[in-house]
Amino acid sequence: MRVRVPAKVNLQLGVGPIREDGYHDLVNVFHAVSLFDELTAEPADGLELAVEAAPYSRVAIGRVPTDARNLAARAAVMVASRLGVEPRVRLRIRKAIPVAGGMAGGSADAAAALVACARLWDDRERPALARDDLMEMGAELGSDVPFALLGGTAIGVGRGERLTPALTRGTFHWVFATADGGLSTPAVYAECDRLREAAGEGAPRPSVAEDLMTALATGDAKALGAALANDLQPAALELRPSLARTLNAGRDLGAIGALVSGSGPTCAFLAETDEDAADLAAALDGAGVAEQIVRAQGPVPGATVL
Ligand SMILES: C[C@@](CO)(OP(=O)(O)O)[C@H](O)COP(=O)(O)OP(=O)(O)OC[C@H]1O[C@@H](n2ccc(N)nc2=O)[C@H](O)[C@@H]1O
Ligand SMILES: Nc1ncnc2c1ncn2[C@@H]1O[C@H](COP(=O)(O)OP(=O)(O)O)[C@@H](O)[C@H]1O
Repeated sequence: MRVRVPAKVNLQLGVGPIREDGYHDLVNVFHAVSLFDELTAEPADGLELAVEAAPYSRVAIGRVPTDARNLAARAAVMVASRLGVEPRVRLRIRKAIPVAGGMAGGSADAAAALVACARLWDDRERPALARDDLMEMGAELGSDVPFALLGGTAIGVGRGERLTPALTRGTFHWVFATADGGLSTPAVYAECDRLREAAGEGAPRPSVAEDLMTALATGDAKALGAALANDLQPAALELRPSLARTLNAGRDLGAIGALVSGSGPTCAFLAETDEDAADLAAALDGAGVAEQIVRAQGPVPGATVL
């Protein structure tokens, strides 16, 4: 069983008040892009897990846990327990999505493992697990996991796990600048709260940006670039000040939109055409402001069996 699963960039990340359970209420517009992890699952004597870097990628696989903490392993255990079988599976993850980069690589691997293990262990004639069951298990594993199953472009509310697909037209061309070392998602949310408190600002109730939705529906890349917004960006910049230089370099070199992806530290740049993206990627590479420059297009489908 081989499953391919995409990274995401957040086109709008509106962070609302902190809830009693410690999570923030969000308006999270997810967009899946063509930077993929691949997971294979095959029968084994017990639960085994191996992680390797995809060819040409510089992902820091040393920072990915290979024990029961790995989100893909947790997903496999969850599927097994739901089906009442033993989690006897060898999972191999080939990573291209940056680790702790704000592109939801761990969530992607969890989504891939849910799909692969359900296929491996479920009764082909009368499957016990429907798509909705996988979405529900995904939400339990992490706020971003349901989107990695769905893919495309979607609006997430609640913790980001309650999804509605968004209407889009055409293809958008992205350039991503990865950074050495990740940023911890809880630390970035905490810094966002701290900055708001220090400024004496309450948390706003986020709402979906209409200009963003129109840009997506009409396939207007320039308008999309202007509408990109991330409430976690000031916090990510506070924790990693060098990202300001990366963002400015991308803007100066012609990006029509620039923002930190989710909790960062990956920076995302939008270009108008594929050719513009190639030029921007080459120029950013030369500027030496990133660990690696990666091009990708969106939207693409979520976790897919190959
Ligand atoms: C910020 C975002 C944007 O899509 O992704 P990344 O940039 O990390 O990939 C997400 O909200 C991350 O989602 P995910 O990484 O699945 O988070 P979870 O495992 O559910 O939660 C990890 C921690 O993030 C914080 N968290 C997460 C989601 C949310 N709505 N409010 C929060 O405050 C909490 O501190 C929580 O304990
Ligand atoms: N399969 C996995 N791939 C990457 N990281 C994982 C995985 N499983 C658990 N983790 C842990 O989750 C943390 C966040 O990883 P990741 O999902 O890549 O980042 P982000 O939340 O910024 O998108 C990592 O630092 C790592 O400790």
